[in-house]
Amino acid sequence: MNSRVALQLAGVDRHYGQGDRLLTILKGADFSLRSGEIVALVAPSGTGKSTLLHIAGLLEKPDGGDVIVNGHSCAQLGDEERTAIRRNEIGFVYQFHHLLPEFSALENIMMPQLIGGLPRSEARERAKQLLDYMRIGHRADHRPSELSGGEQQRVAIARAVANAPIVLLADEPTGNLDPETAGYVFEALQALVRQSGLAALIATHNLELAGRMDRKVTIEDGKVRELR
Ligand SMILES: Nc1ncnc2c1ncn2[C@@H]1O[C@H](COP(=O)(O)OP(=O)(O)OP(=O)(O)O)[C@@H](O)[C@H]1O
Repeated sequence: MNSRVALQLAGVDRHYGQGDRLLTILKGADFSLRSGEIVALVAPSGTGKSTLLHIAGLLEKPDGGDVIVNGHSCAQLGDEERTAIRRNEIGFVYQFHHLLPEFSALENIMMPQLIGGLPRSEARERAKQLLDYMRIGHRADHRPSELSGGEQQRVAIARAVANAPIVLLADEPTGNLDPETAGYVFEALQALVRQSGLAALIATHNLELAGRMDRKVTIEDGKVRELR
């Protein structure tokens, strides 16, 4: 594969607590994610999937090592620069949609684009396209509470890619959905990744979905390991 590396973790350390309560989660963890690939992160509960995603998404700082996003080394950057890279290059999807309840589906997707400085008309147009692409164009004016779980997650995915990031990180995006709904939400996500050339890392407990991704990795002894 000769696509470019969109995201790299280099020698990442992360621990919580100290003394006899020291918990080492990541220790010299290396990982690369290339544009156009979807990678499953599969590991038992409590091994550090969310920690790894938060570090990769610049939501949390590692104790050591570097996160390189689209060629930008982030180890020495301040909070403002990290926030700018996160906004421009990274999309994040959570297990629970985290949509803003008082805004419509369309407005939720417009929001990151408006924050990024895009004119309202352009943000609206792209939000509409994304909703259509996710096959929920007819729900544009509905608020999150008026949508089903699968529809809410499709809006959350559309919002995550609204700013055309190069990396999509998802923490159990189908974790609270029934298997059939999980399947079609995953298909929508997969189609979006294929169409846009995004790089996606998706934590999941769903082994059937993990098996449909390009490769699988796990966390073992604080390191990221390839699963066969
Ligand atoms: N802020 C924190 N302070 C102390 N310990 C923490 C903190 N955040 C996470 N941990 C611990 O680090 C470990 C890894 O947590 P993390 O949430 O990354 O695991 P996970 O693999 O995503 O788990 P799950 O599949 O259950 O969501 C857990 O044992 C957790 O208790």
